[in-house]
Amino acid sequence: MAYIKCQNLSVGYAGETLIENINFEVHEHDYLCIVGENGVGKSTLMKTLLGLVDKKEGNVEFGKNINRKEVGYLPQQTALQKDFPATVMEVVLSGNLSKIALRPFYRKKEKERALLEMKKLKIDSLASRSYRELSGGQQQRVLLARALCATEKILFLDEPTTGLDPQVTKEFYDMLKELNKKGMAIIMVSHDLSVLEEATHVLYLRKNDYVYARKEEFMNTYGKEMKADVNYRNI
Ligand SMILES: Nc1ncnc2c1ncn2[C@@H]1O[C@H](COP(=O)(O)OP(=O)(O)OP(=O)(O)O)[C@@H](O)[C@H]1O
Repeated sequence: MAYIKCQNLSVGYAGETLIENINFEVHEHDYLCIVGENGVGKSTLMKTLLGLVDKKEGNVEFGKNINRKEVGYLPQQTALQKDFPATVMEVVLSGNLSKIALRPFYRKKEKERALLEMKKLKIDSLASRSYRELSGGQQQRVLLARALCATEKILFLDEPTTGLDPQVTKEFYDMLKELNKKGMAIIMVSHDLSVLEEATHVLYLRKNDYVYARKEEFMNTYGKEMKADVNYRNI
């Protein structure tokens, strides 16, 4: 059973439809990369899947095997978020917010989960450090640990390696690969074509058009075209 099934989905904002009639599914173990030129609507699609932006038409269906709250999300970072005045532990713990609803405190098991995710990503020694004093790579690990507190099944990431150097980017992708091997479904918006190495599926958004295919099939048919796209020429 699919974790997420999109049927004839159209996304956009008031007065503007960005993408029309998309159909695709995401299953356990899938690693879906969403690519396409700047402004085509990649982030908007991701936010629509997450219910943060209203869909225009069609359906986004979550399978019975997944709760809408069991979703980890690592959004595109803004300059303001990079300067967030909180400790690493506080940022990671906030990944539990969708579960605790109106309860104004975290339970022991949520604190244990936060520590476990930090240990897995080797950032537990940073727990009491100020988030805004960390390097870009450390901040992304913290945000990944935060997202992992929310889910064991599906992770959404929006351009998670922007601004990171190649080595840190590789380490970040390796962490995602490990999670994906264990079954975590990954949906990632990216401008970095190297990420396609690990992808199982590609959703290539173009103006008034899209392609959704298994990675191998996609690369055989559309790989050259995408590499010729002005946005990807320098990668
Ligand atoms: N809240 C909003 N209200 C209205 N229009 C918006 C809103 N957010 C984004 N847009 C517009 O929707 C279009 C698609 O934006 P989106 O961020 O989804 O594109 P993207 O493909 O993720 O781009 P990039 O690769 O540059 O991150 C853009 O023209 C953008 O200006």
